[in-house]
Amino acid sequence: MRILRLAELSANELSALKRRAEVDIEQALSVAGEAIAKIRQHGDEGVLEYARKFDFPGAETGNLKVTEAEFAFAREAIAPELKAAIAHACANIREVHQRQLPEEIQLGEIAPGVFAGEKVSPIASAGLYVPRGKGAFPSVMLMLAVPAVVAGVKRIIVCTPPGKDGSVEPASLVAAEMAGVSEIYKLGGIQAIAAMALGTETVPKIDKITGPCNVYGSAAKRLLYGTTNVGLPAGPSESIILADETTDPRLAALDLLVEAEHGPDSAALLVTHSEAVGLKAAENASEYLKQLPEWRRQFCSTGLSTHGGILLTESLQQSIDFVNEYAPEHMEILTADPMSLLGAIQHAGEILLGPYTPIPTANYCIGVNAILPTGGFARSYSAVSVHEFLKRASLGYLTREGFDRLKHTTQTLADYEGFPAHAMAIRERDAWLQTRDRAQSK
Ligand SMILES: NC(=O)c1ccc[n+]([C@@H]2O[C@H](COP(=O)([O-])OP(=O)(O)OC[C@H]3O[C@@H](n4cnc5c(N)ncnc54)[C@H](O)[C@@H]3O)[C@@H](O)[C@H]2O)c1
Ligand SMILES: N[C@H](CO)Cc1c[nH]c[nH+]1
Ligand SMILES: [Zn+2]
Repeated sequence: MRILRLAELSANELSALKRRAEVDIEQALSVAGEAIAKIRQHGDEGVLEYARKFDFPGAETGNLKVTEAEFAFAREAIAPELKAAIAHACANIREVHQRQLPEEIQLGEIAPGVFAGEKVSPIASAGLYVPRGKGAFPSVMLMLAVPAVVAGVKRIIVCTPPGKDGSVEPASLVAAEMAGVSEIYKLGGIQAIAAMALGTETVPKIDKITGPCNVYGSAAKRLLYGTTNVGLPAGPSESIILADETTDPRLAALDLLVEAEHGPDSAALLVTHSEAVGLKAAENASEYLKQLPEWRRQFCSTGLSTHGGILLTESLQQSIDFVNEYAPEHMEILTADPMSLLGAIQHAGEILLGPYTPIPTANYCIGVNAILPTGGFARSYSAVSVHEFLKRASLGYLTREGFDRLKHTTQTLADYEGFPAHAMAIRERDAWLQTRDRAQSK
């Protein structure tokens, strides 16, 4: 467990800390570029080559799509308690995202005769990427499928990596069905992203792909930016636990390990100006680590000694300033009065308040979305929500009074910018209206 003192970090050390995992996307870009070129040229055959190589040796065009029999098997394969948990989480996620829905039409009079607003509509098709490499993610299935369905997207497909035998994780299938999504393809990584972005004989070309993925999927998204909308940058998991001298170090230690266990590239930090709490939490974390299985303990130990750890600051304000610079994917406020700090937190994908709101409750079932921007992108991207699957058209309406009110300004700006047809559309229309008025007044 690294213990860092913010005041003692060099500029390079600080920027390395904020850069998180050196996501070696460069290495992945070459394999992604090759795969995308093949899939662009050969469609399904290109997809199958990479699907067989990296996931499912028996992949064929005929078995890429999950069948009704596989859904039926999944329903029976999972324990009633797990099914009930997925249903409970799904209900809360649906409730939260339904509350996010905006009015379809908003039009207001901003000046006499001048009406302005917007028209909200769902995107036509969405491709949801549900990862499977280092974990099973029925929760991610819910976090992507529920808002897409609530938004009213007509065509929703899912790509998720299968096992070597071509099977798809059953709880994720049950979650998809509960969310209202049934078109699921057994594809992961680059081949999944490329198939959805480009379209093949089997996989439809999709208007927007969204969902967290590893460095390979991320490389494909980067190369296919512009071919389709590749959604928010959701990469390796990361978190900041913000503590003060009142924080129970055991809770801080427990919650520090949560996101650390996702992978060796996860970044989990405890940020506090209380050296006593920080050092005690480090001790507690070492004890709690012993309760994890070896592979998850390894993930935590690697991440907490390279990208994460305990960061000691000199004041609560300095801790808050660091949070805003770092812009974590997840953050917990475990200080004496979390609500009082809410206004000060400007950049985070998710803000959880107090000792009864540990990150896993939001990962799974508070109902807020857990697919969040990583890598500092919480400075400019939002958590997934119903808005991820909606778009807004500007809406304008002028009465004759409104036209008369705006015609001079419109023409002046068109003339200045050198757009004569823009100006002519106003000038000639105005002459036509004046002529019509005179004719009608006789
Ligand atoms: N930001 C979020 O909201 C969020 C949510 C959940 C998970 N995550 C993160 O998403 C990531 C998911 O990554 P993952 O690996 O578990 O699953 P993944 O599905 O992204 O990656 C597995 C795929 O990688 C491909 N692959 C593996 N090795 C390859 C190679 N050598 N060359 C080319 N392709 C290869 C395979 O096709 C496989 O299907 C994790 O880092 C996790 O922490 C983030
Ligand atoms: N913490 C992950 C996002 O970084 C979400 C998740 C799903 N399951 C467990 N955790
Ligand atoms: Zn998590």
